[in-house]
Amino acid sequence: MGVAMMDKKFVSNIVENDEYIFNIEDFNLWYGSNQAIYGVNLTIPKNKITAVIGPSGCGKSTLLKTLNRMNDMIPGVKTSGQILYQDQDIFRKKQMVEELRTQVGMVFQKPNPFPKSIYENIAYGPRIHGIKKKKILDEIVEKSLRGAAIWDEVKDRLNQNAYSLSGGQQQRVCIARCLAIEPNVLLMDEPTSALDPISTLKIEELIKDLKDKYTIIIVTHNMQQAARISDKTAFMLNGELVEFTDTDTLFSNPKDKRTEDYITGRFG
Ligand SMILES: Nc1ncnc2c1ncn2[C@@H]1O[C@H](COP(=O)(O)OP(=O)(O)OP(=O)(O)O)[C@@H](O)[C@H]1O
Repeated sequence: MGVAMMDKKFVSNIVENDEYIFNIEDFNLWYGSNQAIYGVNLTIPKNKITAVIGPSGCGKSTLLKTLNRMNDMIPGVKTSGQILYQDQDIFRKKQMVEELRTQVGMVFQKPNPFPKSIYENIAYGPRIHGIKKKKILDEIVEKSLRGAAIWDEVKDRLNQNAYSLSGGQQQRVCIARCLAIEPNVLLMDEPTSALDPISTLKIEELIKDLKDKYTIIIVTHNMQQAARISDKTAFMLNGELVEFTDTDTLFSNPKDKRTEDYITGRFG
């Protein structure tokens, strides 16, 4: 079902005049008997940065991880509703999860490079996808590291273990690792929360540069970060999506009292 056919009740969270990549329709998720997501309707615009904010435990990470099916595989997890990725149901049986994960990459809170060389971290994914020629792998490694704005810092030490890098550098290597398999979407779960302010700024600059080529969805505790880098912001509370709109509007003129209370620091 495309946007045009969607029920009117979804309209407030539909991104007008933008191309979209995900449509989330009346989505609910339970961990066992505990419901974590309630009736979320949201469209994620293509080639934009969408931030998801909200207090601890409101379901931000759950929603994010659902988008490349990292949650519904957990025993006891149940979902209802629909999530369309490029108009295809991500839960449809024949949809291979691996295929979805190739197109929708994920960067985690703590940098998690493999205990391998910097080169191998990047070449690993393409190799799994059948690329064997050294020349092509070399090109992918360079392009991905350049894309993640870390090439100049590591080009002379590609054979060193990725653990020898700083946290901020490791995170950029993890972003490069995602880029190497040429995804369309990057999901980022608090990608800077383990980093110092300078590394954080570098990653923020990088994220802004990446949106020309990728759709980025970032979960962040940091409202200033959402305001600095995102085009759209979604505010969640107790598993519900309270408000979703242009970032400037959400922070300057929120419609919902709960959003206003949160962004002015009254709770959370
Ligand atoms: N694997 C899991 N098993 C059971 N319950 C879970 C699991 N992961 C999350 N939850 C529960 O789901 C709810 C939402 O958690 P989630 O991690 O999505 O929130 P969050 O907004 O990302 O929080 P934070 O900002 O603290 O990371 C919480 O009540 C949490 O306890």
